[in-house]
This record gives sequence, structure tokens and C-alpha cells, in this order.
Amino acid sequence: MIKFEQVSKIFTLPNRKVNALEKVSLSVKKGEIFGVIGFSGAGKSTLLRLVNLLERPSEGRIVVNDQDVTQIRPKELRNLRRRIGMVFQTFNLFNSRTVYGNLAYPLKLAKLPKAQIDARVKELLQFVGLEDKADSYPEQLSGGQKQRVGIARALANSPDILICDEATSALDPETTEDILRLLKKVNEEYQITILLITHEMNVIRSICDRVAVMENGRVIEQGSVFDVFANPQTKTTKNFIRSVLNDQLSPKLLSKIREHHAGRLYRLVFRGGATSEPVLSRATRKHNLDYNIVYGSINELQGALFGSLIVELIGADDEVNKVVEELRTTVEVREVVDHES
Ligand SMILES: Nc1ncnc2c1ncn2[C@@H]1O[C@H](COP(=O)(O)OP(=O)(O)OP(=O)(O)O)[C@@H](O)[C@H]1O
Repeated sequence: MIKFEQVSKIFTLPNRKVNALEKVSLSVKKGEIFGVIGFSGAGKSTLLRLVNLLERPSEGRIVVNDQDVTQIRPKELRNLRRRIGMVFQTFNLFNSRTVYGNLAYPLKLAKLPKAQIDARVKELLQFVGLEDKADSYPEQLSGGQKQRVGIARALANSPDILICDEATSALDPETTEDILRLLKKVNEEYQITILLITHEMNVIRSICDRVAVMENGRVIEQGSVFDVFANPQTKTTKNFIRSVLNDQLSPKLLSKIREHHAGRLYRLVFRGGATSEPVLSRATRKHNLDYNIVYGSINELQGALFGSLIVELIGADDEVNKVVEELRTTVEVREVVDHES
């Protein structure tokens, strides 16, 4: 649906050149939510702006719905842009227009008759849960409500692609979750393909099917969210994953835990499939050992369990070894050492 083939973008400044993108290749499939994550300056916004030709690539091809966007004529470009909705971090609403006015604007541009505009605005407001806000002005809305209007406006002309530029970065965690749920609903109910950029791994974990990790203008890793989480290849990706798993122990916390747990500590890593409790209780019961879960978290990721637990196994060394051996048939088990961070 959207394909980047060896795309580079160089910005030429008076005194130097900036390689914003270098030979980026990725493809977003119809109907999926594809996330691009990277730190500030990685090239994410530039990548997004190339899709509807707000920027032109210096090299390479961008294909949207089988059409090479760099080759299309101005009239086709207007059509292309109508089929791609855009959601912004800062909402980009008209402050002097009501919510109704903001949503009616793209429909007026598309020359829809008034009655159809009224009906479509009503439908959009219902979809984003703001039926009672038609007459409010943006300044009377919360950040989350403004973004709902932003999403409704992006959907006005029934696009088949939605591109989201840090859509939740200006929002608090709870509102972020609401907006992510809304984006998921957009994807599922309207079958709209979503390409989003973010610097928050939580966004990727919550709603994306596939992910590309960018650094210094390059894609350094890409794949299904599960595969990238389960098997990160680069330090940058590992750091992003760490930011959401919250399962790394600081040396200080580890020494605190050791004060209270004299048994041997093991990290059990779950990468899909196994369920945590039965695995542990079965193995420990069989060998008559006690256990304590002392730290960690297990999350659901694309329908599978993902995360790690630190458990204390309490008993004679021999028995502990047997339990570890048994656990290793289902999950990855590592003894926790003092320099773990
Ligand atoms: N119009 C421009 N002119 C010159 N340099 C630019 C321009 N736009 C982006 N850049 C540079 O290209 C690089 C990539 O920027 P880009 O905005 O795409 O990154 P990003 O990952 O989206 O970061 P951020 O989240 O901070 O926007 C940066 O070094 C940036 O300074």
C-alpha cells in the first residue's frame, strides 16, 4: 500500500548538507498499523512528509496504492492527498472555527452539499464520541478532545490511509490510551491503513502490527512488533523496549531485594506461548520447592505473553537446579547476578 524503495532525502543548507534519510526501504501493507519509532532527529517526520509529497525525495521511489508519487501530476496529487488523512501532534485546528466548522472545512473543499456536510459531521462526531461538542471552540476542549476532532477531520473525506505525526505526544498517559483506542477503532471499523511515527514504545506496543526503528536517517530494524520485541538486534531498540517493559533492576534495588530474599534469584523470560503461573507452580510443586515472585511484569503483546519475572527459588541447591532445568524446557531462565542492570 505504501512502499519506500531506497529513499534518501538530503536537505541543503547554506553551509552544509543534512542527510535526513539514507536509503530507507519499507513497505506498509493494506489494513495494518505500521509504527516508525526513533529519537528526535532520526528522520521520522521527513519520512512521513514524503508520503503525500510535502517533501520530495532526493533519491528512490515512494509508491502509494501502486502509484509512484514522485511521478504524479498536480491534479492527481490533489486526489492522493484527499485519500491520505493526516493527524498532528499539535492538532492543527482552526481556533476561530467551532468543532463543526473544523470538520465541515475539508468537506466544503470537496464541494459537498450542505445537507451531506451536516450528516457527515454528525457521523464523524458520533464516531469520535464528541456529539455534544459541535458548537464548542477548540480552546474550550481538552487536549484529548482536540485530538479527537483532529482525527475526525482527518477522516472527513473517507481516506484509505491515515498518517499520524506523534499524535499522542502532547497528551497525558491516560488520554494517550484513549486516543490509541480510537486509532485502533479507525483501523478496524473503517479498514484504514495507519502509518504513525512516535518516540514512545508504548504506542508501538499498544496498537501497531509492525514497526521500523530509525536512527540517523536509517531504518536499523523492522519486523512484526512481536519479533522486534522478542529479538531486538540493536542497542537503540533494546533501550526502547526497556522503556516499556520496566523489568530491569537497578543495583540498588537488587541489593534491597537480596536483603529480604536469601534464596537463589532467577529471571524467567516469557516470549509468547507459556503462561507464567502454571509453569512456575508446576515445576516447584513437583520438586517440593517454594517460590516468590519478587519483581518484573508480564504484558500481553499481540495476543501472546511477553515480559520477565524475577523469582526466588527457596530450597536445597540440588532441588533448585532440577526446577531450573524443568523451567528451561518452557521458558528462558537466567540466574540473576549482582551486576544486572
Ligand atoms: N526543512 C529542513 N531543512 C533542513 N534540515 C531539516 C529539515 N527538516 C528536517 N531536517 C533535518 O533532518 C533530520 C531529520 O529530521 P526529522 O524532523 O525528520 O526527524 P524526527 O525523527 O522527526 O525528529 P523530531 O521528532 O525531532 O521531529 C534532522 O537532522 C533535521 O534537523
